[in-house]
Amino acid sequence: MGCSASCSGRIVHSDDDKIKDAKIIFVVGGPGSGKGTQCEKVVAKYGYTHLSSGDLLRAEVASGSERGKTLQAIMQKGELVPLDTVLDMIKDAMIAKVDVSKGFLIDGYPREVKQGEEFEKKIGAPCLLLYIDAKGETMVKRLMKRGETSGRSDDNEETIKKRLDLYYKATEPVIAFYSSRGIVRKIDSELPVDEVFGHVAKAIDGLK
Ligand SMILES: Nc1ccn([C@H]2C[C@H](O)[C@@H](COP(=O)(O)OP(=O)(O)OP(=O)(O)O)O2)c(=O)n1
Ligand SMILES: Nc1nc2c(ncn2[C@@H]2O[C@H](COP(=O)(O)OP(=O)(O)O)[C@@H](O)[C@H]2O)c(=O)[nH]1
Ligand SMILES: [Mg+2]
Repeated sequence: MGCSASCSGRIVHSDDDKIKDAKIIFVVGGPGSGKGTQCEKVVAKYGYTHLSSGDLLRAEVASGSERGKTLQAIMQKGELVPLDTVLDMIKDAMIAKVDVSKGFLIDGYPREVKQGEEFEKKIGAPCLLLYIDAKGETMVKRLMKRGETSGRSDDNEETIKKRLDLYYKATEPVIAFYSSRGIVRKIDSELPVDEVFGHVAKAIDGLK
């Protein structure tokens, strides 16, 4: 849908147009790489809206809905939920915030190249992909620690291993896909949190 003139003669932009024109940053990295930690700091400094696809799914599970029950079973196994489900949730959340948002951090998405392609068809193109990179053993260590307090049913050794395998198989190709467009900034997430953030901030400051 394009713009349409309202009765006052003002141009009215549809929700689709507004989110298409928003600043969109994808935050991609393995489970436990530190995506959520860095996104929180970006929100504090830049006022972007943080949308974690995993958090949106967990909110649906917490609601106790039938759909939530299906999602819970998939996430418990460390698998990916159907593409349309996540995409619709992200789109609704973006529309709800677009009028007050300086930009969007889409955390934990895309998980596979197809998710990225569909996002661009239904929503718009990212201007930056932050690739939060940590070693496999680091991610496992962080998640086992997080599991002591997170209450997340997927923060256990068996599911962590499956999430990591799926990350290497399905998500890493996403990085190659966007690298060819020149929008990927690789961030070394083995450093202390504040140093990692220094590099994240530099990448964001580089945006026009
Ligand atoms: N686009 C997405 C995002 C998430 N999920 C599912 C699979 C994940 O295992 C689960 C939890 O997502 P998170 O992003 O919260 O999980 P991660 O552990 O991979 O990321 P993190 O721990 O880094 O927040 O939700 C999915 O299928 N598709
Ligand atoms: N040492 C260290 N720990 C981190 C860093 N970033 C995140 N963590 C910890 O690693 C765990 C996973 O981080 P989180 O942000 O949830 O990662 P996500 O799974 O990628 O969203 C958390 O317990 C964090 O406290 C970092 O840069 N250094
Ligand atoms: Mg997270």
